Amino acid sequence: MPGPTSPRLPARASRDVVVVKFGGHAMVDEGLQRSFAQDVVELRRAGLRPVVVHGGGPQINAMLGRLGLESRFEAGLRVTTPETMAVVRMVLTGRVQRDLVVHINAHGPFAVGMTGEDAHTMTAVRRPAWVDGRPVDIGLVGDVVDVDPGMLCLLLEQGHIPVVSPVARGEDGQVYNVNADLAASALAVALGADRLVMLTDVEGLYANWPESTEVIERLTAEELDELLPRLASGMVPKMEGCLRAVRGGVRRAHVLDGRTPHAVLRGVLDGAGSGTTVVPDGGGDLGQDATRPARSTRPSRTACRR
Ligand SMILES: Nc1ncnc2c1ncn2[C@@H]1O[C@H](COP(=O)(O)OP(=O)(O)O)[C@@H](O)[C@H]1O
Ligand SMILES: CC(=O)N[C@@H](CCC(=O)OP(=O)(O)O)C(=O)O
Repeated sequence: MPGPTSPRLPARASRDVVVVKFGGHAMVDEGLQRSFAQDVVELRRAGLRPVVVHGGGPQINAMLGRLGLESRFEAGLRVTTPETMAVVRMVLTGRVQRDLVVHINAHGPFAVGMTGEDAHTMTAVRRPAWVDGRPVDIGLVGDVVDVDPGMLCLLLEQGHIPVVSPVARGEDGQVYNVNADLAASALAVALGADRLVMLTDVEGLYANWPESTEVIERLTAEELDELLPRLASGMVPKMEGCLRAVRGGVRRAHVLDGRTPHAVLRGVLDGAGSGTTVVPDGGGDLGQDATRPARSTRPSRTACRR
């Protein structure tokens, strides 16, 4: 089911890397942004290496509205004209990313903002989309086909926290708008991350949304693959990202309620996060949880050196 994404697989897994996607809906509240920043710094203190990928859908919608431009989505993805792309890039990298960097750096000189364009970190091709079995043109929406994790590794090796905007270069010279969930997933696979954590504005994946809000707590990749065609709106790229991640070697993908303060810490360090967890077929390696607080020394088995 996953599309053409085939980021280079890491030679070895970075079992201390955690990719955290902070959704635009979860970050509308200033207090939540602050508690998110605190959590990310706490993960670093605990010996983990967080990489933040941020969204910004509502913030882009607001700016498009102010400029009198249309916001339209097909299959959960923004229809992106060249005019829209200029606004997407400006809002994501010029505002949302900057705000997060400031919040994280209130705790120390940790965060470095970048986009997928920098150092060819993410290369994308135009993503085809279908609605009701028919192809639709969604414009400059990209699907990540290659990740060069070199710059992320350099930053992680220096103890930094990369904050990545989901904008990618195309080999055709275009700049592509990548859904942030799919960008986070591609980076998690390329880095050989232990976990992918998606923070959103619901408690997790609801079994029968919008009729009920009963959360599906755990899904195998196979179960999710089967469910995916029946999902709607924002959950389509989110759950597709989770599926690609666990199929690409990430041990766990979590969808957590980002409206709850300190959702990241509770989910990753305490293991008390509720939400939805996607595991590889067969349940994955349950024996070792590498995202428990760090031992002082670790065997060198990472894609990025320590
Ligand atoms: N099965 C489902 N379970 C939960 N939420 C769903 C489901 N299907 C669609 N949604 C919608 O998906 C939204 C989350 O996706 P999205 O708006 O893209 O958030 P984010 O900005 O965090 O990426 C929810 O607010 C909800 O309206
Ligand atoms: C192609 C596409 O849809 N890109 C998204 C990128 C931002 C994003 O994904 O933000 P959230 O995580 O807040 O939804 C957009 O333009 O809204």
